Amino acid sequence: MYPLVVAVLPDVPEEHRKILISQGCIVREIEPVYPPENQTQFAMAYYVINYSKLRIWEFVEYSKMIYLDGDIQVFENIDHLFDLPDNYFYAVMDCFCEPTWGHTSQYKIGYCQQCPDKVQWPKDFGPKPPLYFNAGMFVYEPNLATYHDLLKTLQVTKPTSFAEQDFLNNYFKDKYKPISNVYNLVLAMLWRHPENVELDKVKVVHYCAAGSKPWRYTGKEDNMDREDIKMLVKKWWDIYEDETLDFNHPVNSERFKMAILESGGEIKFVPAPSAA
Ligand SMILES: O=c1ccn([C@@H]2O[C@H](COP(=O)(O)OP(=O)(O)O)[C@@H](O)[C@H]2O)c(=O)[nH]1
Ligand SMILES: OC[C@H]1O[C@H](O[C@@H]2[C@@H](O)[C@H](O)[C@@H](O)[C@H](O)[C@@H]2O)[C@H](O)[C@@H](O)[C@H]1O
Ligand SMILES: [Mn+2]
Repeated sequence: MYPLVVAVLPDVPEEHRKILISQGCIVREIEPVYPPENQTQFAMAYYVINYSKLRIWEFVEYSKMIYLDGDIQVFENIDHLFDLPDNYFYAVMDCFCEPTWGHTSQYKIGYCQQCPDKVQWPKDFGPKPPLYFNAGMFVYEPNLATYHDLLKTLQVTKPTSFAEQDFLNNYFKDKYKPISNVYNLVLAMLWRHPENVELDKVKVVHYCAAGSKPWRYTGKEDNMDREDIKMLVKKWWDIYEDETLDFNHPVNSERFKMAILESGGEIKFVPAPSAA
């Protein structure tokens, strides 16, 4: 049994924090992290706030964590990822085919790591880009030395269009190990690389495609009228509205007690006072 730690920026209202705590979450306030002064046009203007994700390396009361974006829903148990060997950075490979990648040479020549043989990487373009992960979900090990080095390195790194995702890809390029996309289905894969997706095996869905955020879904944006998108948005709402999944629902106190007994009476985490 693992805790759900929710990192909140200062703008998250007290009311929302109370709901998270009532659902059994451990709420940790983090301060924003900003990149050095820059003229970068981020793929999305708000990406500048996403560097704040780096604060989670400071959560050293946990030896290994699975990071999940707030627009990710876990539909099946993924606890086994905690048993992956230490000292690597595990994440799912991204796709370069969405217009958000329009500024990159990959996009311009139609190259994508999801189908590396479709368009050859031109020799005169230099080395093929290293495998690139989506930073919406990853398995990592909090560590203070890494944390301080990340912040120090950030201050001397020119920001680029995918903000902290580009930064993390560069920082962990020698430790990155791709894992199956069942652990982070980037929705664009459904129309860009359907041959790489087995939807009935997907455990984690990442609602990152434009217009796919379930809480503000209208169905109007490109691809949002697809049957699989409508099914996944409904799946999100079904979980959100299922009261039997509420932490304090009677059926769950039984489940929680059983889980503790099954794990030999010990819970695999002891929330220490905030390390911050
Ligand atoms: O104002 C914000 C914007 C983003 N985020 C966090 O940063 C993550 C990455 O942003 P987003 O998921 O919107 O990026 P996408 O995956 O859609 O590109 C979000 O999931 C949130 O967890 C946040 O805490 N506050
Ligand atoms: O700040 C950069 C963000 O970059 C990533 O989102 C992108 C990426 O997946 C593109 O490939 C998609 O085309 C795009 O839709 C999507 O928003 C991460 O999901 C997010 O956590 C965050 O790191
Ligand atoms: Mn996201």
